[in-house]
Amino acid sequence: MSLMPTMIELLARARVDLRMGLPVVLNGDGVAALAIASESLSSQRLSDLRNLGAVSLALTARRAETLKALVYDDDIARIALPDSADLNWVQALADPADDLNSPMKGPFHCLRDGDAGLHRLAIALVKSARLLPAALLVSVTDASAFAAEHGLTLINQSAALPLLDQSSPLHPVAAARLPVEAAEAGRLHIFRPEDGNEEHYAIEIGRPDRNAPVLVRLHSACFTGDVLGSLKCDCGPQLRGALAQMGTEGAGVLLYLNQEGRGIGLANKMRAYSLQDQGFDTVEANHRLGFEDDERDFRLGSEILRKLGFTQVRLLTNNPKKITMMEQTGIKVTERVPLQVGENDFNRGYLATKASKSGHML
Ligand SMILES: Nc1nc2c(ncn2[C@@H]2O[C@H](COP(=O)(O)OP(=O)(O)OP(=O)(O)O)[C@@H](O)[C@H]2O)c(=O)[nH]1
Ligand SMILES: [Zn+2]
Repeated sequence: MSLMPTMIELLARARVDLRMGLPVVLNGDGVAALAIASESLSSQRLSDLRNLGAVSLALTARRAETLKALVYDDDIARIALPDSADLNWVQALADPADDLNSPMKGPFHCLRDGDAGLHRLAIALVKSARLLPAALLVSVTDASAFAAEHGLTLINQSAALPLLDQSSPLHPVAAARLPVEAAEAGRLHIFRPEDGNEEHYAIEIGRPDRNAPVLVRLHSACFTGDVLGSLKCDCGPQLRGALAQMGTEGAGVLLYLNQEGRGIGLANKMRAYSLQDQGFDTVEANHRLGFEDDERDFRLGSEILRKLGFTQVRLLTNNPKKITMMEQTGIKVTERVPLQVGENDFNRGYLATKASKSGHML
């Protein structure tokens, strides 16, 4: 018997550590580093890090593009922390909120020697913790000894990378009857991933035939649209429209994936909205924050469908990527059912950007 945590458990712990402003120890192939999220960094921890050696800042190439910092490692930029850099300097590089007021942040000393693997791992970790994609790193010699001495979480690069890249198995936790406005015959199922991340839901309307294509909506959480009735997007009307159609047909499944803000989390989505207030569109705002346009993992949707016994769907969507992903993960899309509802004066530009930049069908 071993009570040692598995790498999945250590990754869950690392996400909490990073959100709390604690460093984690990364162990690579012949290299090791201490990594801490820029967003939750304190002045004290910054000076502790400096005492250990030369500190570098890991950013995504997307963020580096806005900052005009040189990228030598495809998707990752590494910037040496100047002696004069304080907490504000780090946060201004990580967070674009003030970019327009102080556009000239460089010149930067961008690192090109050595391997960027641990920087890439640090970015993947802070992204999975739903923080801004920026982290500080400082080399350490013996990762295991350092982690043990300081009581820090130790993450092994080769074991962690495949786990961060794949979607975690989901397991049904509970289900119960839930009559809703759209249909009295509703049933809500809760699914919990093994990796300790957020749970996802399936609302089953009626008792759909498992041997025929089922009407499905793959919905991503949108607190602002779903709950508050925000006019900036079309999520609320899409959610209610999909349920109404399922109610009318007497059968369907709505998957509610907790991937708020196209997978960047609500805090980062509000940062994106703040950039949109400055004039950037929905895609540009994500890029300036250092994210890709869409950070969601739609594989979760296929897995839930399979767990519920479905293999064929009529998919309510305007997003071709959802169709491709379903097909790639073994769910047959027999029909695309358009879902165009809720256009208004506030979201017209957002919908046009999704059509022109993200390939949405009109
Ligand atoms: N980052 C970011 N996320 C947004 C913004 N507006 C809405 N969202 C999120 O975008 C997602 C919209 O989800 P969906 O309606 O499932 O996705 P879709 O890709 O538009 O596809 P279909 O509606 O199926 O055509 C939700 O997670 C929202 O929170 C935005 O401006 N920035
Ligand atoms: Zn929305």
